Amino acid sequence: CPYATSAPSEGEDPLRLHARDGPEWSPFYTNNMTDAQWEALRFDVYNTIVQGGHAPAVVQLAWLDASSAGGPHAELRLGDNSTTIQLLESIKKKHAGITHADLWSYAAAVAVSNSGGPTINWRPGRSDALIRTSDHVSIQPNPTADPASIRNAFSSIGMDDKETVALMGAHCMGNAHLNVSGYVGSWTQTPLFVTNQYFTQLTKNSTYRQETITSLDSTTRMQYSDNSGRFMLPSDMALTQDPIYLSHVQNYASNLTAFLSDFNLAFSKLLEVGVGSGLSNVSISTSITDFPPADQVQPTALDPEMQCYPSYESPRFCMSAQDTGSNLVYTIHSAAIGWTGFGVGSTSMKDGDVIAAWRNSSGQAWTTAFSTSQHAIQVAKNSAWKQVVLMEPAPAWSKISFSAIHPKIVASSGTGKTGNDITGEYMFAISSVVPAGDLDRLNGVSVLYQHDVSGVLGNIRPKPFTGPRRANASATDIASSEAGGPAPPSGNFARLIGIAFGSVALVVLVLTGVGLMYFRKRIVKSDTNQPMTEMPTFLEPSLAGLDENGVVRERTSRKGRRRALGSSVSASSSFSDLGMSETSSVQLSGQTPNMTQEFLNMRPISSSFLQSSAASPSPLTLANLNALDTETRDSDLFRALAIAQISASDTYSQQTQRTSLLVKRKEVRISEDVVQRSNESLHARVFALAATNGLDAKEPTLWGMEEVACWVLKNGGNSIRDAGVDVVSVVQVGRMTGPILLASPVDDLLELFGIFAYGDRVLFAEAFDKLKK
Ligand code: HEM
Repeated sequence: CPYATSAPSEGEDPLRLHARDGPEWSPFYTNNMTDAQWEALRFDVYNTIVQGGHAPAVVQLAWLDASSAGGPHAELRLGDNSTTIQLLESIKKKHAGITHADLWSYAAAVAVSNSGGPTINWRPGRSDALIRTSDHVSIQPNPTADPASIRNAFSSIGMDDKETVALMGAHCMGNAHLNVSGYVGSWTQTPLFVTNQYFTQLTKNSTYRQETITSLDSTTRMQYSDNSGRFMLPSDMALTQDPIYLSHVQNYASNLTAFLSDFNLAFSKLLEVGVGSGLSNVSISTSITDFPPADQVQPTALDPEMQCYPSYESPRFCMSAQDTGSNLVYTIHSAAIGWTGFGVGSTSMKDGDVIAAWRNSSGQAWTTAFSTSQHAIQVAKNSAWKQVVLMEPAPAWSKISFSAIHPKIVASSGTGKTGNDITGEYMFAISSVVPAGDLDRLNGVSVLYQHDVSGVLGNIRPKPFTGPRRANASATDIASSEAGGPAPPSGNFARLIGIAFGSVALVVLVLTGVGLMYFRKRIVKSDTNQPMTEMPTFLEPSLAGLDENGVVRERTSRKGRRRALGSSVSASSSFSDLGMSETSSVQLSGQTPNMTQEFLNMRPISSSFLQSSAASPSPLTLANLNALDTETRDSDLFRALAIAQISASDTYSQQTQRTSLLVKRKEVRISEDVVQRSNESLHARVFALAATNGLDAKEPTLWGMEEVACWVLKNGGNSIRDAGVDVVSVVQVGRMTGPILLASPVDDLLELFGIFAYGDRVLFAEAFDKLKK
């Protein structure tokens, strides 16, 4: 390798040198990735795989890959297109520097490490199989295997009895599916977590009975099931039929720490079967412990009305409440890892409705309404809390994140604050320890007491929910929120290309970012019980904060602007305002079959939506929208729309780079024709202005941002508008490239582009820094 800076070590593949030392990307081995790149990858895996509930599937895939002859080389991707593989491929697209084989293995390690499991020792260096051969078959024994066959199989990949039992403990995660293996059920009650429940269940093997399962192809299988719906394969039960296996099972059942530690050793060994000698010596972190500190957390990016409690910085806790008329909707984010609970009521938490809710690191939430004599009583049984799995993935810093709906009720008796009276104090408690036990109702109560932090939140009044919320914000509301509002961000932009220009551009940046946030939240916060009265608009919010002359409406403070922007967004938010007919929207499947499908595969989606967007292109009309059930309408539909929009308007590479980000946050981009039309008129205006100002008659539509900036400076205006260019033109013509970008504070850009996931922020900041240099 011409790039090699040192000789290959003995037996080392020279191709690896290219990945290590070459200036260009190498497809053969995982490249020398920077810490920031690893961090970004880790967060992407976390967000997509762990938060998406795919950890078990990824762990199983890594097992099947590593236990096939030749070791982990991701050969299953050749010819197999499971959802899990597709998800990993979508991550791979964003992180070209890693091989498929390393990614699969790393994703499994990250999944385990961030689902309550041990931190897995992991290092890169696996190469990708280029062809799939028939001997690439896992040594996984038959599910009916006896102890001897299991021993035989595992020893063929170098695993001793202890390692075998530890590895089998992976069945604490996941499910068997009728349509996959013909078995059905989950081994434990928390299938998204690494626990030792698999072993505690095995020690209760006498409580299991044999059950015959008829699979989809009408063949039958025997499995073991217990009374609470947990199951075991015959090969799992075999671990209790061999004295050596059984001793390890018993040890792990009573000693979680021993299991976690042995699982790390066995699993990291598994991930290196057959490839160990060629691996890098650099060990890469798999655990997400480096959540950004509280001061980097931008709660306003989640919801401007969310109140955060900095005195509880670690873990931080933010909450907002909305009154929809018939329901109270609470949304909570916290950086806690384990669980969080909150209650509503008086300071002593008496006679209040209480919800304990817990969002695990795998994207699932449990909520538990309960009653205790001491802390919270009188659960309104007939008007139960409804848990809402958060529609948008939680922001990266937020390990726990959920919305919960409480139907409004009239307080029947007692002293508590219930029903419509819930405007008082909110108790919360957080534990950074993931509860080990079952998370059913009763046990949920018991863990509530084991908390790290607890306290009383101030008086959070549920804000009225009025559809596009801020449209109706009263003047007093705005004034009071401004009083304590955060200071506008500072920037060095002004220093670089002129104070006046800078300040206006900053306004644009902030407004655009805020607009995006608003826009996103508006969709996210749609009242799930109300019929939708308008189509989602694809209006770029930066345009909407301006009046017909391109003047920013209110600028008293950042928050004030945000609200002003909100009003104008809603004022111009219908399709007809944009000159588009209601039916001229998106042809979902026609344009983006793969991406839409990939997306749809990622989340359960209602059959009505699937039908409405089935194979043939069907325009999404207002009528279609309203025909959808609320859950779909408010979640996946929008993301699907976003995908379709992105696909329609972006180039392929933009698409792949941006899809995950945009889709995650359901940002719906302005549709192509709107951009086109506004560009045309703006360009014409700029061109005319250029001509009257004696500027070189280069077609302004071809101007880079630099030229716009030079022109503004040359014309000596005190602000862009003085120079005759409105801010819309600047944004539209320049699309925020060139010097404006470089001169802008990175935080503003992150906000502008709506980059909130921590990993993405780090990666962006690094790239930006490089670009500047
Ligand atoms: C005797 C050895 C093993 C047998 C017979 C076996 C068999 C199975 C079967 C039949 C399923 C259900 C598949 C489905 O219907 O979707 C399954 C799932 C799973 N297996 Fe194993 N397995 C074995 C060992 C392992 C090992 C060593 C690991 C990891 C280290 C593992 C990880 C998993 C996981 C995580 C799932 C759940 C997948 C999901 O939820 O989609 N298995 N296994």
